[in-house]
Amino acid sequence: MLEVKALTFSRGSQQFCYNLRAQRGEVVALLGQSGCGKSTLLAMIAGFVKATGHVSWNGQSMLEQSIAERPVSSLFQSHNLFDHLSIRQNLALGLDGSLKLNKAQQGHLHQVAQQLGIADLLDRRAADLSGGQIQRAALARALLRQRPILLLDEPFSALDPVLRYDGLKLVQQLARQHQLAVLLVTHQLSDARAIAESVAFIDQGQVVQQCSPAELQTHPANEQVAHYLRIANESLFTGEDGALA
Ligand SMILES: Nc1ncnc2c1ncn2[C@@H]1O[C@H](COP(=O)(O)OP(=O)(O)OP(=O)(O)O)[C@@H](O)[C@H]1O
Repeated sequence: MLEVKALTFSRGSQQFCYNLRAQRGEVVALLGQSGCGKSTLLAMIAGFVKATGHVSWNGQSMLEQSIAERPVSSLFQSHNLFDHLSIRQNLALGLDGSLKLNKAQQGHLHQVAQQLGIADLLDRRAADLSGGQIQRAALARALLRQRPILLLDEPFSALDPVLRYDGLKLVQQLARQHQLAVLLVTHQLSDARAIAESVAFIDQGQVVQQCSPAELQTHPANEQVAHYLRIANESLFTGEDGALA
């Protein structure tokens, strides 16, 4: 289990202090208004910013571990694949910087590529793929690292609704199959409803509520959460006939 307790970081006058839990095999959606500190929480867990307090995986503290040592892999909206390299080379880079994979690594790469439906794209250049194919490749690269905590920061937000839904369902399937603890930053309440066992609502650098998506809906912790849900649910931007208001 990923356990975050009073994990604290200060930037200027802003303070971030988080409490959160994520079990193996479960997706936790991070919701909250823009600028509330969702990405900052991921950066603190990954070790990109230096925090104090407590963050552990299966009881072992990660705080003193370097970024490379932490049991974490991440995928952000900007996928950082190299355009001029093939997908195979991009994935191999996740395993070995020299691109020299042994037989077992090559087999593993192929197996993950097959599971994500990109096995027939391995010899194409990243520059020649569509957005959805690229995000699948980036997800494959993150999975190849075989880390039990997967941090996803709006990885599919630039995709069309069908591809986004497919990507999210794939994440849920992978979390269950590989017993990953997944933290998913999203601006869409519907994403949380579709795949998350648990939702952490963040406001001003704190998790103000962590519960099931259904409980968030029925028992919002405060007026801030209730207001966010009202807006997310009501689709304020459309008139009764579905046209833009
Ligand atoms: N590198 C940085 N330097 C200074 N301030 C930053 C930096 N990164 C983020 N912030 C500030 O920290 C706060 C939290 O930012 P963060 O990116 O974590 O929010 P978020 O909830 O992920 O936002 P969004 O939903 O818009 O992506 C914001 O006020 C932001 O302006």
